[in-house]
Amino acid sequence: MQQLISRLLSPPGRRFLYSNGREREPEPSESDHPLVGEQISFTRAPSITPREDGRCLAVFTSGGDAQGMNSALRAVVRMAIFSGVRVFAVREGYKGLVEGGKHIEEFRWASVSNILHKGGTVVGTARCKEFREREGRLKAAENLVQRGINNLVVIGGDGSLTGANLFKKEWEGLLAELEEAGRLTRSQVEKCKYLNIVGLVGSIDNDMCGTDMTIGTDSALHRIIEAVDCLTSTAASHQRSFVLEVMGRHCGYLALMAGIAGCADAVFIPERPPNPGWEDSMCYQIAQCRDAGRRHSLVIVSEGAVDSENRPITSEQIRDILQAKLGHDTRITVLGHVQRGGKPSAYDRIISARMGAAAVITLLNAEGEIPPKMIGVQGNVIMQLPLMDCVTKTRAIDTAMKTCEFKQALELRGRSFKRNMELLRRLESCRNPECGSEEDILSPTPVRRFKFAIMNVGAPAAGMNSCNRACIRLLLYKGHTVLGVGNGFSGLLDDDITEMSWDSVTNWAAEGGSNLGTNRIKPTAHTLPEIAAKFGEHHIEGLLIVGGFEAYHSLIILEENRKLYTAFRIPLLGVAATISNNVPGTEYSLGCDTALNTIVSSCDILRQSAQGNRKRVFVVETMGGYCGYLATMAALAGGADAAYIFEEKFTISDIQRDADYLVGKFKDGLERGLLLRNEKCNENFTTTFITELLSEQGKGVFICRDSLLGHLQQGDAPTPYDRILGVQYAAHTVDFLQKHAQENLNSRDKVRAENAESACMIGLQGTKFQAIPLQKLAKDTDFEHRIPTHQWWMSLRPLIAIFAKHKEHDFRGETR
Ligand SMILES: Nc1ncnc2c1ncn2[C@@H]1O[C@H](COP(=O)(O)OP(=O)(O)OP(=O)(O)O)[C@@H](O)[C@H]1O
Ligand SMILES: O=P(O)(O)OC[C@H]1O[C@](O)(CO)[C@@H](O)[C@@H]1O
Ligand SMILES: [Mg+2]
Repeated sequence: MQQLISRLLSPPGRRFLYSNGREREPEPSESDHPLVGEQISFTRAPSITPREDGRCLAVFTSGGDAQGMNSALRAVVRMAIFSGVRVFAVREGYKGLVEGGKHIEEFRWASVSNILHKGGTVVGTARCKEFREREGRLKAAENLVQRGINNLVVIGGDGSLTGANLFKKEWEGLLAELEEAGRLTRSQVEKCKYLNIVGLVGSIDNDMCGTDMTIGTDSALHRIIEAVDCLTSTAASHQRSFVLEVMGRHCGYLALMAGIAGCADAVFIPERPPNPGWEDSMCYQIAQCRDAGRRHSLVIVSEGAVDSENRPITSEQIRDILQAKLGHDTRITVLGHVQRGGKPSAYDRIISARMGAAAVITLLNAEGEIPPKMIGVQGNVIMQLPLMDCVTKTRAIDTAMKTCEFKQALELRGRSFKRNMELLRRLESCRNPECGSEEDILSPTPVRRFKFAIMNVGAPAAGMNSCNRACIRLLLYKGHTVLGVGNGFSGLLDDDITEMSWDSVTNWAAEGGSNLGTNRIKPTAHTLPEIAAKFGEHHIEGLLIVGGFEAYHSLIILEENRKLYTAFRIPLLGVAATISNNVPGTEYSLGCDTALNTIVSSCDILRQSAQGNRKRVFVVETMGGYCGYLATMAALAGGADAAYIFEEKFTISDIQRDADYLVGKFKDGLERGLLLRNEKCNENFTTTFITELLSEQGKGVFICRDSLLGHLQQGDAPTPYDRILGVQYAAHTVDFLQKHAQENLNSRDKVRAENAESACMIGLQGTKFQAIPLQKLAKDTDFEHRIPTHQWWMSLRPLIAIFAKHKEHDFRGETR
């Protein structure tokens, strides 16, 4: 046990670990929030001693509910039990703490079974007046100490975390008072003489400083974008305008991101009050889009939106303006609590699980009393931060907004918020060039105009269209010509080439797959001369390929042949778009979030089918080629018992052991099992083989069935994340293509790019988008298996086993 925990938990300290345990220097903080934090990693690192000192902890949810709270609760409970710590769940938030009794219940492993996929919080939440009073907190302290609890995990918003902080501050005084009144004994007080607290931010608003995302935000965005898609079709049918009001309290994050993902014509958020006269500019912008052929208009307004004098901007006001000034038939949709409902998205389940585990790690690592901590996520990294610094900074934003210091408020929201706002502004200002004046089009970047080509290569992936669309429009806006190449390299050779116009990509963002057309064909020695000739014939001065591993590999081939063909001496750029997430240079490729959500929804359906005492184990085969990303993440988000992947060796005895363990679990009352198997994890241990083996081993105990999700995994409409990522990639792509075309103009005004920096993939690493030279990426690529040699998500794998209650010997973890 000790060895295993050591492997999983790293101690506090500014340690930055790669997933293989290699230590690296902390990078100069690109963190959005300059709050000093410590990384919590689940990698091999020297660490804590498992606690067998009678330490108990309690966990509860408080404030407004948020999707993903159940996943956090499950993670806290299971990580605690796994680590030998008793864990209590408090029902109804602070109300339960104050009332005690049956509200505080010791939880077992099974207490959090079958909750991962549920919205809201199964232990209830409340806003509790009594806890705001000292008397209430006195009762709460009494209830905790009587049960020997002095470690708290609070899952809630800023209010809940502030309350927890105050509780901690008062703890000593409260205990002294309780002892004096004879309500607690000396030894009880002695055992719980300090209170350690860790907060997880559960709120759809994403309004807390210190973390890039709060639990529930991604799911709320799913609800909003589902609504946008629904409104779009009815609005376009009637040529109507819609005002969509979204939640977020005083934070504009939901409206901002929904605006980018949902291609809104205008967005109003609290942090960016529009300039006086905004009514006319909004109408102008909307009218231009209508003139360009758009059949509907969409304005997204945050519930907290204000004008420059801090007066609310309401949905009704916007509707009336659109009706009066433009004569539009305009309707309002207020989404309200729908946004807080429904199933948690895959991202919310995973992030909550990681945060929940990190909260327990933080409490177990504590030697004595520690200052209150908050667990946040920055980029892909789980961080432990000083709780009150985060709360104080968050409160400072409210103050700044109250006093109309909007610039300051925006500054405090952090870099990524600001970057997304700049992106929105860029999209908003990018009007249809056919409508805008010449000056409008060219003023932002006075570069020579170029002719760029864009194509998709590889299998279709959600988000490709969003990226293609944004890229085409941003390039057109800058005055460039864009050639859309249909069906990849074969289309190029067949002259399937169209000059793209503004309205040729209308409504693309909401569509999955590739509207340009895509296939896996790469350039070969045979086709290279023809490809070069086509580049020359069409005067292509820069190429963007949006696609999977084949896209990456094709670009490498083109770059390698720059020596032979001048036509390839142009900026060559790739954007990773594949459900497999196996392209080097980026942590997330377009499409993998949509695929993951599709797989996880399928797992939820299978779970339901196994319900009702049907005693089923499902073996679900996922795509991904040799890359185990989808299987691993789906196992985490779907609550699977194991995930077989290529990157982590496994043998027949591992499968055998999983079978035995499942038999044991079913005998203990489990009703269903779930195993994920990546399609190429092992050529002999096929899905059928594993299913049959389990069927044999489980005879009389459970029935085993396989489920091959196949191409369903390519998903339907892209998730908000894939749409947004597509636009973010596009913005960086446009900058790259322009820059490298311009920089590599020779004296005869010809683009002649020959340096390694002009042939790149754009990748997302942490919170940063970077163009990484293909030559550099090639060194870290396993070309045989078409995967990067380092994959960040591998370090999350032990969590699957922990949450699935494997015994210690069941942990594999030997990587290839
Ligand atoms: N200053 C405080 N002192 C003591 N308790 C507090 C304080 N602020 C909040 N709480 C407790 O936390 C509960 C939840 O707080 P609040 O209603 O502000 O929601 P929240 O946690 O900020 O979540 P959200 O804003 O996302 O709904 C309150 O009802 C109260 O019991
Ligand atoms: O659920 P209630 O109490 O109506 O609160 C609604 C508020 O809670 C949130 O949903 C979460 O903080 C806000 O977006 C919204 O303003
Ligand atoms: Mg709050």
